[in-house]
Amino acid sequence: MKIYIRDGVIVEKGQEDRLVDTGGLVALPGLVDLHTHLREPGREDAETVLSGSRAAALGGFTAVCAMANTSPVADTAGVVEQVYRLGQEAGLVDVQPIGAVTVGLAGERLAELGAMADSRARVRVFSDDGHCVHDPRLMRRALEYVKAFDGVIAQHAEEPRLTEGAQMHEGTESARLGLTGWPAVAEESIIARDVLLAAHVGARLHICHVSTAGSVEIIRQAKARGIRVTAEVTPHHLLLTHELAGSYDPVYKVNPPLRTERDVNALREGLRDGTIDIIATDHAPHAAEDKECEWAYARPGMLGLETALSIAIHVLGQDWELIADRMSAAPARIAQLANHGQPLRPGSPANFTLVDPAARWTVEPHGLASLSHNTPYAGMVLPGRVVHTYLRGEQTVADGKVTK
Ligand SMILES: NC(=O)N[C@@H](CC(=O)O)C(=O)O
Ligand SMILES: [Zn+2]
Ligand SMILES: [Zn+2]
Repeated sequence: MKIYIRDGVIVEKGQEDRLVDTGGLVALPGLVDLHTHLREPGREDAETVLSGSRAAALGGFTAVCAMANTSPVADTAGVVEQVYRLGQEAGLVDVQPIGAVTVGLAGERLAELGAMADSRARVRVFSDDGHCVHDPRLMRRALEYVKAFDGVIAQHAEEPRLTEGAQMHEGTESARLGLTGWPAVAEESIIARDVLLAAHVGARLHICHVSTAGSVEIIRQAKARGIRVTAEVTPHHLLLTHELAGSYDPVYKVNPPLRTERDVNALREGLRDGTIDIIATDHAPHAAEDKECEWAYARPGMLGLETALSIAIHVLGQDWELIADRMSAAPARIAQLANHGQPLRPGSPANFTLVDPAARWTVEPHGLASLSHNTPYAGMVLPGRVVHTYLRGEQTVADGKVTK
């Protein structure tokens, strides 16, 4: 297949100023991540906008949405504009800042949602991710506020009173290991409440990192009733299970926690039937001092950008149409990123990635572009490799190497 490009846009044959021959590679629209932690400002030792952009481009992404739990928190126009500008300067993927729902993620007062929406960063997705917006009145107000510009609240669904001191999934393994459990109902009760609030307000709700079979069922029913809810699942919740905590290796500590095989199967089924709209990485880099310590003290979270596509291929098979929808078109739609997630045809921005489906590679934590090394896939041999990535016709990855 040949892709004809002019001024960063895909054009008809004969109108191009450059030509990309895909050879034997699979061409996918540039992947879009709705849930990325870049750690800048504040923890540039763990990740920066530039290092995270490199990891994203290498993973086949052309756009990532940067979560607001930075330091300072992205709860003002000033901070989201700074993150946006750093992304443009890095020039490897479009970095779309997510704004905080509440000031300082403290869950007490609404942040300046309108000012962030009107800023140069044009924020449309708001989230207190890392924390749940657990006050129902505040959640209602936030939904009402973003409805005006068809924005969306992305909820980290975790009833805090049910997860105090929680270390892992509450079940057979937590009982065996003697660790405090994070019960499925802590997630499900918030999702159930929030789909009802979204229905009441008539606003858009997005559920971050869905991890349980019960959550899938609630979202399925809400969608059947016409409620405007979308949902994401992470690569790790599609593959890994709670027994891994038995190793006491904090690389497997994550929020929400790894669940059971039954949950994994329900998440896969939900992703296939569209109950779960997208795969989002929840790329959560952590410095060695915060991760290579005792389980109870380790921060939750794992890397995801450079391995997401391979895990998707591993879990879903080479179903390119499904992968393009769940990892590009649908997340771009949810985030209102009009220049991403478009099919590769004349008129679309030339944002795409070329993948060698036959290649296999071994995950090397220190071989990744991220400044942190907390990948749960170390030593695993994964299918599918990103060879080239293009952002608006400019090559960001060439022969598996980032160009900047
Ligand atoms: N997923 C995690 O375990 N951690 C995330 C926060 C979050 O996504 O809740 C982080 O910022 O490190
Ligand atoms: Zn979260
Ligand atoms: Zn997150």
